Amino acid sequence: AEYEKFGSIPSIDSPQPHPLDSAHDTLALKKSVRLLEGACQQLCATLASPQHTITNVVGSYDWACVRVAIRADITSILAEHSDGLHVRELAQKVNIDERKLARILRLLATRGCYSEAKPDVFSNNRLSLSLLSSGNVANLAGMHTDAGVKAASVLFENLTDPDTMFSNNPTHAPFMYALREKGVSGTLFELMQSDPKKRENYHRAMIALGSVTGSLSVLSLFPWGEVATICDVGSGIGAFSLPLAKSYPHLHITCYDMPVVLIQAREHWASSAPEVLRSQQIDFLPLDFLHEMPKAGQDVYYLRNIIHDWPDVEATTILRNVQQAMAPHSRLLIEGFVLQFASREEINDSTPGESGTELAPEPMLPNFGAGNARMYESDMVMMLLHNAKERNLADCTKLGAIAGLSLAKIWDLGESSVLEFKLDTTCH
Ligand SMILES: C[S@@+](CC[C@H](N)C(=O)[O-])C[C@H]1O[C@@H](n2cnc3c(N)ncnc32)[C@H](O)[C@@H]1O
Repeated sequence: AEYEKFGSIPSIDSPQPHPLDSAHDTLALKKSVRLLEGACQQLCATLASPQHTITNVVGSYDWACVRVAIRADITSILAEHSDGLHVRELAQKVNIDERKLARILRLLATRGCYSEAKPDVFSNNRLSLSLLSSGNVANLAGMHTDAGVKAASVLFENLTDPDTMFSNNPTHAPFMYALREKGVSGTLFELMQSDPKKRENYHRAMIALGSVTGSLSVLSLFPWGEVATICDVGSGIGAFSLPLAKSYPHLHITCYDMPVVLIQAREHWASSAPEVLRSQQIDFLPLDFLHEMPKAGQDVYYLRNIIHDWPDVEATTILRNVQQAMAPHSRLLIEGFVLQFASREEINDSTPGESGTELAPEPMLPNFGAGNARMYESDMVMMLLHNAKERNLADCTKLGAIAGLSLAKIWDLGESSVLEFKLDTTCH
C-alpha cells in the first residue's frame, strides 16, 4: 500500500532510486519490512538444514566485496555508463585484476547489489546506487567494513586477555585494543579529534544511520509545534537538527558537541542549509557532556545515539548533566535502539506493550528476529568500538532513575524509539 501511493513497486534493477528510498516518514513500510525479514529468515532457518543455515550465517564475505566496491568507487564509475560497463574496462579504470573484480561484483550482484545484464557487463541498480561516494551510506558501510571488521577480528582475544576481559573502559574497546600494537591509545572519540578524515566519515555515517533506520519519522510523529527551544546534545554535524530546523523554522536549536566537530558542523550547515544559518535559528556551542551541563530551562533536550556510546557510569553522568539543566516543563528525548529479549518468558509476565515496542506475532521470535537484527548488530558495534552497549527499556529506565528522571512516554519509530523523560519529582 505504501508503494501504491507512488504508483508501483520498483524493480530491484531499477537504475534510479525510488521516492520512498529517501522519504522521512516511512513508519508503516518499516514495520511491514520488519515482519517480512523476520518471517522469511525464520521460515528459511526452519526448513533448511541447520548446517546449511549456520554456514550462511558465518560464510558471508559480502562485506569484503562491498569494501572493495566502495574503496574503488565502482558505483561512481558505473554511474557514467547507464548501459553497463564490461569488467575489462572497469578493471583498467580501478587497477584491479579483471577476473578477480568480476567475481567480487558477481557475488554482490547475486545479493542484489549491481546488475550483471550480460555476462561480465555490470551496471548500477537501486542497491548499488546507495554506495555512491557522494552519498552518506558508503561512509556508514565503510565504518562497518573497516573499523568494525578490524575490531571484530580481535574480539575473542579482547574478551580473554586479563588486561581487558572485565573492563568497561572505552580505552579497552576491541577497536582500540587492535590499535595497541601501533602505539595508539585512548578512546575512539579522542582518536577522531586529531583525524579530520575519520571524523568526516564518521559524521556522514551518522547522517546515513538516520535514513537507514527511518528515525526521521520522529519529525512528523512528535508535536514539534508545541516546542520553542531545543538543545541537541552531542549533535554531531546535525544529522537530526538540520532536517528538524528545515521542517520547523519556528524552533530555536542549540547544537552542542566538541569544538572540532562544531567546525565541521558549521561547514555542513553552510552547504546544506545556508538559510537556517542566516536566520539565527541555530547556535553551535562547545560542550563536554561528561563534565558540563547544557543551557538551562529548554523545552527539549535531544540525545540521539549518545547514551549507547558509553558504559553505565559515563551514561549516567551525561544524563545527570542534562537533568540538572532541565526545568519542570522540560523533556529529555533519548533516541536510539531499545533491545528486547529473544524469549517470550519475561514478556508474558508483564502487560502487553509494556516493553515499549511491538511484539512479533507467534510463532515468530518476539523481537522480530532478523527483522530487528540491526539493533543487536549495533549492540556489537558499541562493544567493538566503545566498550559500550545498546540497552533494553528496563536498563534505560534504571539509568534515568539514577539520574533523577522518570519515563513519560515511548515513541515507537518502527526500528528505533524515542524515550521521553521528565524530571522525577519524587526524588529530592
Ligand atoms: C554517535 S554520535 C551521534 C551524533 C548525533 N547525535 C547523531 O545522531 O548523528 C556521538 C556524538 O557524541 C559526541 N561526543 C563524544 N564525546 C563527547 C563529549 N565528551 N562531549 C560532547 N560531545 C561528545 C561526538 O562528537 C558525536 O558527535
